[in-house]
Amino acid sequence: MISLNIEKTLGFISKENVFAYEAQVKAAQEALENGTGKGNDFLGWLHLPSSITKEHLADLKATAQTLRDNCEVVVVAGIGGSYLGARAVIEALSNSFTWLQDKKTAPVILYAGHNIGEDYLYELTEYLKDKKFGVINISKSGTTTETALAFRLLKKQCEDQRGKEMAKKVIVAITDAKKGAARVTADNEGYKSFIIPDNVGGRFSVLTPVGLLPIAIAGFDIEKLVAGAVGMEKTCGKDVPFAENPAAIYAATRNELYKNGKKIEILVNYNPKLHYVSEWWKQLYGESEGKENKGIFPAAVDFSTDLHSMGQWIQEGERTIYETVISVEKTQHSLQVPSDEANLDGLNFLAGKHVDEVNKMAELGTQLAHVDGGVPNMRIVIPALNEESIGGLLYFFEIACGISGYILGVNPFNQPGVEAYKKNMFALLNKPGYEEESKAIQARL
Ligand SMILES: O=P(O)(O)OC[C@H]1O[C@H](O)[C@H](O)[C@@H](O)[C@@H]1O
Repeated sequence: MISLNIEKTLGFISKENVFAYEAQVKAAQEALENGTGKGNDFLGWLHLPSSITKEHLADLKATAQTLRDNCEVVVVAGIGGSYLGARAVIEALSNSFTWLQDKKTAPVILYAGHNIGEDYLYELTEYLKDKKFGVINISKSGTTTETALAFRLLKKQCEDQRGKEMAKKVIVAITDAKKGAARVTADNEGYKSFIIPDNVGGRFSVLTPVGLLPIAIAGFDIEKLVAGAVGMEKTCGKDVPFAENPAAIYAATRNELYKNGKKIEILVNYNPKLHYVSEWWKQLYGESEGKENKGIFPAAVDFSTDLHSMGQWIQEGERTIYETVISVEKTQHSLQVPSDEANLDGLNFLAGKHVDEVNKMAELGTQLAHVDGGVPNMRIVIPALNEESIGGLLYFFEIACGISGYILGVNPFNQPGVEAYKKNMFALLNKPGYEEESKAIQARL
């Protein structure tokens, strides 16, 4: 369960005006349910959690086991929605130093295909030279350049190092049922493959094999993750009254803040393990709402780290921001501040306190300071960093995003703007079929 508190936005906007969105929220929920809104061919995520079968999870777990049995390292090749969800969950649930531990209980998960860094790819392939590694090639379109390029390198290396037969066992494809180069390669090579449903867009695909397979390989309980999302599907269902539906309130509040000049939402965490949840959230909201020259700009900070860098701007910069804080109620481990006889650092007033008590006071103190500085604050509380909470949080953000996008009046399920850079890049690289564009772009240089 998660809870949402908007009290600290109410000095800036009124509760009355937030609740005035009730009818718009209802209309958005109905458009989502009935498939009558913009982008209605991409609503497969809406009831995805409750439609996941035991058989599907068993199939994923069996494949995960094959990779766990045969690999020290698994490289997840994907970009955007084809990697951020897996990384968000894995980093939220993993020990922060897992790759440095000698005794590993699961393969180390590494990522590729999310950049075109020559040094990054060189160093990755160097590291993998003496490793038993596997690859998950994830791409909905099956044609994304970044991912395809990394996969070309990794496939060859895996086959060279481990032989064709073993490579076939430890390379898995997650892609479209029929279209795209990744599908053709998987079918030709005989890789185990999973399908990304047509009606689930990349940024909403974390609960498909795109997220579930890497998460299972990393050793986390995908049944509990899905159960958390199923719970949230109910909590945020269309028939839950507006005042009790956290997704409805979140969507309404952010739209009201936006209307009042708050153009930037900063997602705040107080736990470094949530960094990639923020990255996932940025794609979800950025690609869904940033179009037709409108949309809140989704930004993120990790506190208290960034209080020592971005804290100044947030406290006293242009007043066009608001914050949404993700607060984790309970830590997984316990660590108390020791007492020190000399007390040279003057920290004995903290002796005996749990580190998290200090963190929570940093959180509270920051919230009050930022509100005083003119920054409306929302607070989302999750019980702990475990599968259930994270599964719930991800679905909460998805459903709220669908509602929020419809309130804004855009199609939250397309991303036409992403194509512009690709077209130029292909023209500059003289990709066959881009002859006209190549000529035109050369003339501009
Ligand atoms: O899964 P893929 O087809 O490779 O796409 C990966 C990502 O890149 C695209 O350009 C889109 O902007 C994203 O929405 C998508 O998640």
